[in-house]
Amino acid sequence: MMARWQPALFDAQQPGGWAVVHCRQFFLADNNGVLFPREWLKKQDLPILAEHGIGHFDGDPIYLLELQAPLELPGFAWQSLRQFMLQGDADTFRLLGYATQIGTWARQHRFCGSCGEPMLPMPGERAMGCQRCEQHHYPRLSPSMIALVTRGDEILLARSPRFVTGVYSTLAGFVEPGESVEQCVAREIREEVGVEVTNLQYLGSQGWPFPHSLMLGFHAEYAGGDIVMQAEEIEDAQWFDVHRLPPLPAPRSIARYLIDVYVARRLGRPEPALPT
Ligand SMILES: NC(=O)C1=CN([C@@H]2O[C@H](COP(=O)(O)OP(=O)(O)OC[C@H]3O[C@@H](n4cnc5c(N)ncnc54)[C@H](O)[C@@H]3O)[C@@H](O)[C@H]2O)C=CC1
Ligand SMILES: [Mg+2]
Ligand SMILES: [Zn+2]
Repeated sequence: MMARWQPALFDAQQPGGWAVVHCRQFFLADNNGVLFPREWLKKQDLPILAEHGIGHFDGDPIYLLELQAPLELPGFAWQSLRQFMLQGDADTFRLLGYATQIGTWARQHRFCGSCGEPMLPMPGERAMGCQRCEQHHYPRLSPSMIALVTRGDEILLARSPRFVTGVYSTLAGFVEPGESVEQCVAREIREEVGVEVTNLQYLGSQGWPFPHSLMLGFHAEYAGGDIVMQAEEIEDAQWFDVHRLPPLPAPRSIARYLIDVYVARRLGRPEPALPT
């Protein structure tokens, strides 16, 4: 079955179509959802910073209006992307995940970082270009590793102070310049919980629009060391028995997938599908 949401590049000079309105990971919404007739929106005197053609939903062209500030409009509310991740349908979340990344990039690339000149969208590709120094700036992606560390029937989960109360998750962190993803896995796990790992197995990836991560998911086996938590980043870390797990991350996250795959393997149950 063809996905309802298909990213595409088209010129924002064309009239018509539908639009989502974004500001700092929030979307304008009413009882019918987040898509509004674009020409109607453009009559509402919104503080528009940037406008991009971003793709098709059920075949209709979709544009993104990036706002300077989340203007209050009677009868409308601002809903967070996180809310759509937790409760929305998969196609809408994919559309909004893409829109938020393009919107954030568009907001942060209005001027050239080298010379300060205003930049313009490049024809034919998703890039902002500087006329003076001919630099092209593409949407930013941050490769990040995420790994489930296991020891027989036990799995190592941790809490960041940013998590919802009670929830424990797998360890994650951003790849640094010059390192491989495998080196990043070993370094992040060592930094966050003081543990050494071995036998890395790559399980899959996930684009994660909070704000622009590309998650690379691994299973890793425990090789040594006692848990020593990193101050500030890790509030608690424990070995949990697969039969007695704490509250876990959202079903749509690759963190949850990594846990569910291992638990399924240990308990001889069918493995879940990678969330897309
Ligand atoms: N989809 C999923 O299942 C999960 C996704 N994640 C994502 O993984 C990413 C990394 O996880 P964290 O534990 O927060 O990272 P982390 O362990 O590297 O620490 C976060 C710190 O890294 C620094 N930082 C922020 N952005 C950065 C960047 N682009 N490059 C390098 N350093 C940066 C900041 O100081 C920040 O406080 C986050 O985007 C998070 O949303 C995390 C857990 C689950
Ligand atoms: Mg981390
Ligand atoms: Zn420039």
